[in-house]
Amino acid sequence: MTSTATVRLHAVRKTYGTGANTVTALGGVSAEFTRGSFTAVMGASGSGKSTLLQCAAGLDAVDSGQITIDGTDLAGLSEHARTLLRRDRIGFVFQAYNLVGALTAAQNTALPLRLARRAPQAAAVVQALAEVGLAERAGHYPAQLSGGEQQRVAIARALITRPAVLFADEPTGALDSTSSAVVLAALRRLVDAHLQTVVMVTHDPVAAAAADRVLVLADGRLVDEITGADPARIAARLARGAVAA
Ligand SMILES: Nc1ncnc2c1ncn2[C@@H]1O[C@H](COP(=O)(O)OP(=O)(O)OP(=O)(O)O)[C@@H](O)[C@H]1O
Repeated sequence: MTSTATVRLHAVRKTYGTGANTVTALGGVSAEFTRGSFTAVMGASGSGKSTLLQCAAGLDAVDSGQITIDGTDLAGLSEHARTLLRRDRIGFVFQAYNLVGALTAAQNTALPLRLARRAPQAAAVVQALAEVGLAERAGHYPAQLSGGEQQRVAIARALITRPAVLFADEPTGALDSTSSAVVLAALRRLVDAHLQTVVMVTHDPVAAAAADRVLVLADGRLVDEITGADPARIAARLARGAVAA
């Protein structure tokens, strides 16, 4: 395998618990995520999707195998260096937007820079909000924004450090189909216009169809890879996998 990928996993194993209670969440997963690619990760509940994201983001230690972000091997880093890499090179969005209610969209977006003790440039904050189509909402508070708008602020907040990769764990899970479509379009645009690398866990074949390819996990292993797919085909392939598993 070459190491030109933004994110590379090689033979990653992750177990939880000990003895008879051991659960193999990832049973030897290898995958590459190249710059400017949009990958959806799907699979049944408990198949290891969130674990894959947490490990790839360095939030959870692996038992064995290798993870590199932008060519840097996570295992070779001190705890402090890993924290800095997570802060500066990795963006994360979750199903819950986790915005601070007392702060405006702009202030929420700037938060990671403030936490890193870097002075947020107003232009950079507006730029991040503009990339998700919310420049004119910079002064609004979360309570004044729809769910889809709040999630797009969360994406802008994840982008403010210009991360190498944006991990999204069910970013549309709490949204109706209209808001989901807007959030997915924003992610798609980040990939197409800014070559952002995006890895998104989702249960929704419609959301997965916004990606360039779909990786399917079953029992902690990659069992399928679908490209250029429409939602119906993704759903059919998933159903077939579930029957086969
Ligand atoms: N902290 C933990 N301690 C013990 N077992 C865990 C822990 N986190 C995850 N697991 C187990 O690891 C396996 C994979 O979990 P994971 O959350 O990655 O699955 P998932 O595909 O994201 O599921 P879902 O779609 O339900 O969110 C599951 O069997 C789960 O019970």
